[in-house]
Amino acid sequence: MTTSLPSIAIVGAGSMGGAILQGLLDPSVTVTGGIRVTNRTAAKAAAVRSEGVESFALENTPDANARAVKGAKVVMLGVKPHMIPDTLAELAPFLEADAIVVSVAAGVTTARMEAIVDNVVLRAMPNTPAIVGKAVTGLSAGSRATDEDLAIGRAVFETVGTVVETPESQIDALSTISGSGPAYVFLILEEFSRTAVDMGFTPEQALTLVAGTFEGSLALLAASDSSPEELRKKVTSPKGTTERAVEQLQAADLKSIFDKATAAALVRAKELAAG
Ligand SMILES: NC(=O)C1=CN([C@@H]2O[C@H](COP(=O)(O)OP(=O)(O)OC[C@H]3O[C@@H](n4cnc5c(N)ncnc54)[C@H](O)[C@@H]3O)[C@@H](O)[C@H]2O)C=CC1
Ligand SMILES: O=C(O)[C@@H]1CCC=N1
Repeated sequence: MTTSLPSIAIVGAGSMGGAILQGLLDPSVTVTGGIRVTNRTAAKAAAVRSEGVESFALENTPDANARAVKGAKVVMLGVKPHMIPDTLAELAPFLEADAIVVSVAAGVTTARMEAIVDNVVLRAMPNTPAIVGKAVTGLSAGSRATDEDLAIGRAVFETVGTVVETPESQIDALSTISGSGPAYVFLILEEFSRTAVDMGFTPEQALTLVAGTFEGSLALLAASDSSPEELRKKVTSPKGTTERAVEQLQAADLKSIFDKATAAALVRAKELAAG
């Protein structure tokens, strides 16, 4: 499948903006009018510079952001949440009237951004598997966005994976699941590997056992018609060894741990929204 996108600027091409940039550079994607990205330092600008990407650093080019957004139809904001209002205010005089502003910042609402610029605003919440084209991205429309605007936003994030459109009232919740989710997964991999090391495996063997088991289990889920619960039961032989382990895990009430973790992330999103 090929994707055609209009000119794009990424203001703040760090971990997340840089990951989306990788998607835009896929051979299946054509960006008409070019890609321009900005960063604070020359080192970061150099790290994301490649054929087809104009990469500016604020430390060398103080008007980098203004130059990047000129002529851009999509302006992605990849700076930290607390920087969104000031960055957007700085960009406002230079944005094309028909530019779609897409923020990936946690917490910051479209209403807050619409108060600063007259443009269409979208909010997106991708996750770091974007780097390997396997992101899950939540996408919400601001009050001015048309279906066509949303479709452009969707096409941008589909270059790095799957897009789930959601009302903005749900995007902070989505962030606590899939935005932050890779961190939960990696934490589980870390702790589970430590257990394997304590049982006598080398760290390399432990990671092979643990990561391989996650990868294989997810592939099995994707290939089967069964639910995670059904697949779990197929491993759990009655009166077998797994049954004993699962009893321990269930006693730890994993659901309540995930409830608490996501609730804490949601509180933080509201704090970020308040500025
Ligand atoms: N890291 C993640 O897993 C996710 C992050 N996000 C959001 O992405 C945003 C960025 O987070 P990261 O990529 O992790 O941070 P980061 O620190 O890697 O990237 C931020 C980039 O902004 C650049 N920058 C700073 N000030 C600037 C300015 N005035 N103009 C232009 N560029 C400037 C920096 O050079 C840096 O490369 C945040 O708002 C965060 O909420 C969203 C989803 C997931
Ligand atoms: O931790 C954060 O604030 C960002 C949003 C979701 C993942 N990283």
